[in-house]
Amino acid sequence: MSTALKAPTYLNYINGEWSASASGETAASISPANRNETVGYVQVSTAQDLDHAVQSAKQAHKAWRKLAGSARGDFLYKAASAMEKRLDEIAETMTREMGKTLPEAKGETARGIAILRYYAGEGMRKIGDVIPSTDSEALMFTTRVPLGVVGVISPWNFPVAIPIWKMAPALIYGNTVVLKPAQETAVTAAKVIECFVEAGFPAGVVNMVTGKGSVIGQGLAEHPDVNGITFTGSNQVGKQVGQAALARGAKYQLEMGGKNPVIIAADADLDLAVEGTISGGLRSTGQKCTATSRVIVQSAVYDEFKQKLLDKVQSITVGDGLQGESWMGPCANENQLQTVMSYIQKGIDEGAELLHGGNRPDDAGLADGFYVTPTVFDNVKPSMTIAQEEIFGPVLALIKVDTLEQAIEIANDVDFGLSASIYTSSISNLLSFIEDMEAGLVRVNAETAGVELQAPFGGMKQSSSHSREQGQAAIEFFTSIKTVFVKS
Ligand SMILES: NC(=O)C1=CN([C@@H]2O[C@H](COP(=O)(O)OP(=O)(O)OC[C@H]3O[C@@H](n4cnc5c(N)ncnc54)[C@H](O)[C@@H]3O)[C@@H](O)[C@H]2O)C=CC1
Ligand SMILES: O=C(O)CCC(=O)C(=O)O
Repeated sequence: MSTALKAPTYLNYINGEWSASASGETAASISPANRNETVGYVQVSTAQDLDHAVQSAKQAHKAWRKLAGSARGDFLYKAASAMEKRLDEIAETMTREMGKTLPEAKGETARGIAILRYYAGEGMRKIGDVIPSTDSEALMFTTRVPLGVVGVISPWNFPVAIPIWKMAPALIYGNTVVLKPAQETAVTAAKVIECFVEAGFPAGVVNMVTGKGSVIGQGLAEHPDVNGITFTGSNQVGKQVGQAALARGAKYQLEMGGKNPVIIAADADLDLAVEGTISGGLRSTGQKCTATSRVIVQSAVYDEFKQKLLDKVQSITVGDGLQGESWMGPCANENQLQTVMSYIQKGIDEGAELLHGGNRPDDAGLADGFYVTPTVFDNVKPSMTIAQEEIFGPVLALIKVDTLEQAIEIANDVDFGLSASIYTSSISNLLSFIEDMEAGLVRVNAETAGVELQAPFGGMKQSSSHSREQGQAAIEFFTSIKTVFVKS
C-alpha cells in the first residue's frame, strides 16, 4: 500500500464540529522533503463553508465577549497544556509538511505554547485608564471592546506560531475567530485547532476553514460580517486584503515582506557576526520575513569576514529536517524553490559573483525534495534585484562599503523596513544605527531574526500596515477604545 493511501484526511472546524467542505474536494498536502510523500488531505472549501464559519463566529461572539477575561484566559491555558502534551507530534508534522528542521519546529511549537500562556494572563490585566475630566463631578475613563469576528489569514513559514500569535490575542480580548491557514501547512494548522478543541472552547468561538487563498482568504477579507482581518504573507496579497477590508470599512492589519540587512562594522567581533549572519539568513532555509538577506560589510574587514563566512557555509548540511544531521531543510514548496532559483539566476545575470551554492544538491537521495544549497553572492550592488526584492530563500548578498554612514544609507535604500542588525563594538556606531535605521526591529550584536513574543513586532515602510503585533501592542488591533464619561 502506498503512503498516499494511508495519509489521513483533515476536516474544517466550524461551530464546534469537524466537517467536510460542501465542495466534496480535498487537496494533498505533500512533504517538501519528498514530493511523493503525502502528509494528509485537506479540504478545498467553498464560500458557503466560509459563510457558515463566519455566521457561527458571529453568533458565538455574543456570549464569548460577556465572559470575564480570566475565564477566557482559562481556555487559553488549557489549549497551551493540550499543545504541550503533543509538542513532539505537532513539531514533527510541521517538519514533514513545510521542511524546517525538527529542532526549529520544536522551538516554534514551544513558542506557540508560551504565546498562549502569555495572552491567557492578559485576561487579568488592565484594559483602560482613568483620565481626569474638566468636570470635577464626573468620572472619565477608557475601556476596550472586542472587534467582533476576526479573520486570520496565515502563511506557511511559521504554521504554529503565527496563527497562535494572531488567534490568542483576538480571543483573550473577546473576539471570535475564523482561521484560514496556508493550504501548504493546513495539516499542522488542524493539529493546532485540535488543541483548542481539547481545551473546550464554546462552539463557534474558534473556527478553521482551509482552501484556496483566492476563495477563502479573499472571501474573509470581503465578508461583511468579518470585523477585523489580520494577515501575514506576501506584499501583493497583503495589499489586496487591505484594500478589500478598507473598501467595506473593516479594520485590518498586514505583516508582509522584508529585505533585512546585517551591517558588519570594521570593529565587529567577526566570529559572532558570521554566526549571526548564518543563523539569521539560512535557518528555516531563509524563509522568515525577518531573515537576513543583505550583508553589508565595511571594506576594512570585508575579505576576512567573507572567508570566515564561506568556511562556515561550506560545512552546512542540507537534508530532510527529520534527520538529526540536517542543518537546513528544503524550501517549503515547489513554487518557493522556483522563486529562489529564479532570483539566483537574476543575481548571476545582473553581474553578482556566485561565491557558493546556487544549485540543487547533487545527492540523489534529495532529488525528490525542494532543496537548494545555501548560496552566497559577492560584489552585489545595492540596485541589483537580489539586493532589492524579498527572495525568501537561503541566499546571502554581500555588499562592500567604506563607512558606517554608507552602510546605513544602503541598508535603508529598499522598500521594506522590517528588521535590521549591526555587529559592532562601538557605542557611537550602535547609537547611529538605532537612530537612523528605518526598521521596526533593530538588533545589536544579534541576528535579524528572533522575535520575542512579549515585545511589539512589525515593520516600517512596505513591510506592514504600520500596526504592531504581539506583546501588549496586540491590544491596539484586536480592540476598540471606548471613552466613558459618567456623571451622577
Ligand atoms: N511575511 C511573511 O512571513 C511571508 C512572506 N511570504 C512572501 O510571499 C511569497 C509568496 O508566498 P505565498 O505563500 O504565495 O504567500 P501568499 O501571500 O500568497 O499567502 C499568504 C496567505 O494568504 C492567502 N492568500 C493567497 N491569496 C489570497 C487572496 N487573494 N486573498 C486573501 N488571502 C490570500 C494564502 O492562502 C495564505 O494563507 C514568498 O515568496 C515570500 O516572499 C510568504 C509567506 C510568509
Ligand atoms: O523571526 C521570527 O521569529 C518571526 C518571523 C516572522 O514573523 C515571519 O517570518 O513571518
